[in-house]
Amino acid sequence: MQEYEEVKEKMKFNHEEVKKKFMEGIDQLAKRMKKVKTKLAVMSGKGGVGKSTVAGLLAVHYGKKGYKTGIMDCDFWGSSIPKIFGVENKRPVVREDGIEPVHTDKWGIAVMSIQFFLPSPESPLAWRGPLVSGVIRDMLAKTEWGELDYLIFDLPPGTGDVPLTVLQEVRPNGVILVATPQELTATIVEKSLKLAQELNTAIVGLVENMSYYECPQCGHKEYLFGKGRAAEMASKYRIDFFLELPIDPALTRLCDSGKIELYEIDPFEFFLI
Ligand SMILES: Nc1ncnc2c1ncn2[C@@H]1O[C@H](COP(=O)(O)OP(=O)(O)OP(=O)(O)O)[C@@H](O)[C@H]1O
Repeated sequence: MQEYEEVKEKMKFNHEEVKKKFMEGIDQLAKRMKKVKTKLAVMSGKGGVGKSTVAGLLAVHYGKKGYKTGIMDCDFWGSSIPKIFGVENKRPVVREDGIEPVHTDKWGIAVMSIQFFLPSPESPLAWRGPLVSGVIRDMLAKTEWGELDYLIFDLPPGTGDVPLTVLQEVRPNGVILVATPQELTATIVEKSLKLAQELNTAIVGLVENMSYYECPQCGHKEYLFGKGRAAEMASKYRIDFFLELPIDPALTRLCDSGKIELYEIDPFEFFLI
């Protein structure tokens, strides 16, 4: 009986302790984020539209120009940032004052991902949204990015716990939406757009990925899936930067081989943030 009472006592949920830890985490996160000049979140309502590729290209755009750049992979279930940057076998250094992210070979972009803490890239992550949000918050509170000019957040698809946590707690300077020409995607992307608007986050760019294919011989642009609704959305919501990103097999190859940093085209050349 005494044993039972002891166990019961140990299992008592200490609300005050949990609340204190939570608030400490929020404070720490705010402190770290203060050292980052510009934070941009890449979002899409739909999965598989090329969100991580776009986030990667944006980080390369800044890294190549000499800005101190970081990329935070928040897409825990479909994590692909370490792979496309070829750093999946590196490991962050865990120190008492924080975790040092890994750096890419070519442009020295700082990368953080849950992937680094899993036994192997194939290990499944059977975690529910609220738990993942807690882990994201914790990782952001503990990652020592140092002074950064740009930090890019690759958010998971949808408008669930993780995008909400990042938009509310990190308060990015802007969101870049990624769509594809299909009508279904446009409708779902509009949901992300509305979520960002509700949270007073500026939409600073809209990318229609896999928009067309350009013939390497004659330069003809073939809109394989027809003209999508993204251009219309960009003008309806007065989004300053609209980009049609073509299907480029060279880009697929570089992403697959972990060499996105070697992509010679800079689709964000005219992005002015
Ligand atoms: N413009 C493009 N041209 C050629 N291949 C592309 C292009 N954009 C993306 N891809 C390829 O499409 C695949 C999916 O891209 P990516 O992983 O970026 O999508 P995602 O939206 O982040 O997916 P998820 O929702 O699963 O995280 C990758 O193999 C990538 O290399």
